[in-house]
Amino acid sequence: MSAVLRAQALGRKYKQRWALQNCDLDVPTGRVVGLVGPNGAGKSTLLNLASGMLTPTAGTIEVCGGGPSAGPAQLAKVGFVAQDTPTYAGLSVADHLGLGARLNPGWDDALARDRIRRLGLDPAQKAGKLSGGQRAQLALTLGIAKRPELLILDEPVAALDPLARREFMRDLMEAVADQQLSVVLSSHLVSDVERSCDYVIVLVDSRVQVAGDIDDLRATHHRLTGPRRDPATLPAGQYVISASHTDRQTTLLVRTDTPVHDPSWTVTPLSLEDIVLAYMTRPADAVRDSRPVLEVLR
Ligand SMILES: Nc1ncnc2c1ncn2[C@@H]1O[C@H](COP(=O)(O)OP(=O)(O)OP(=O)(O)O)[C@@H](O)[C@H]1O
Repeated sequence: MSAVLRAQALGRKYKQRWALQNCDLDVPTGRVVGLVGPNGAGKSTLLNLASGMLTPTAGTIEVCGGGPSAGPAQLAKVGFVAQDTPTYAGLSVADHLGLGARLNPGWDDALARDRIRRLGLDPAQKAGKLSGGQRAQLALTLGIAKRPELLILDEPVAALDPLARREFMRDLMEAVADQQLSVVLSSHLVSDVERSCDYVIVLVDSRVQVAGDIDDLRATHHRLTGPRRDPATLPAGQYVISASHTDRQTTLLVRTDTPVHDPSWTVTPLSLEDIVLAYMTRPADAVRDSRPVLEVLR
């Protein structure tokens, strides 16, 4: 797999506390990747390290083949839409485009102006007077018009209403289709990830719990329901992600590459949300011990 982002034993400490520790991660090139995980998992820290906004305390990170802050040529390869889509409140929309043009060697001014016109934004309007949705769209415009190889977005739609969120995601998908970008997008909205991304990474406590093509994840994870049974008696190749029992019944969420033929199980498909939640709620020792063996790749 060619990786647009690769982290090895990556860590970042604030004073005595690790925000991200011992993180190993590969993000495939040319995909739209959803990064999901609970609050405090280290997603923003990871994305800030990838964009060069933070420097590592330990380990290494490589983005588009170089160190994230290796110089202007490297910075030009990565677009970053940070959490809360920050803009300069006192600068107008047109000022932002002017700044983008000055700072980015690959700046596509026609694309930027066309997007602003299509969005109905007034170029003279100060960014501080835009709505949250408009500000997010301005930040996305700046990220796209720099024509990066990798666009990183940290919870870009968190503050938007459902309609603005849908418009933002639709615009992002259009840009992806036009420019053949690699994208990494962190979000708590698994439904948005399911609709917009083709690959997902679940990060818990700095560790990748599962990473893979969304269609493959759906094809290889199942809910098994049947008479009460010890999960340890499952055949080799069926990995239990979560288990629950009543007096008489057992419900398992399993990953397996082969069909389940045991007639005592009722096998039902899972949504991406079911799969993500199962990995997010695994016991702490399972999270710590997880290895890349959980990676699902075709
Ligand atoms: N500037 C900071 N100073 C101190 N600790 C921080 C700082 N930024 C993040 N942390 C801590 O690092 C850990 C990881 O935070 P991070 O923001 O990367 O998680 P996250 O997965 O993005 O969370 P969320 O989904 O809530 O945005 C948390 O425990 C957080 O409190």
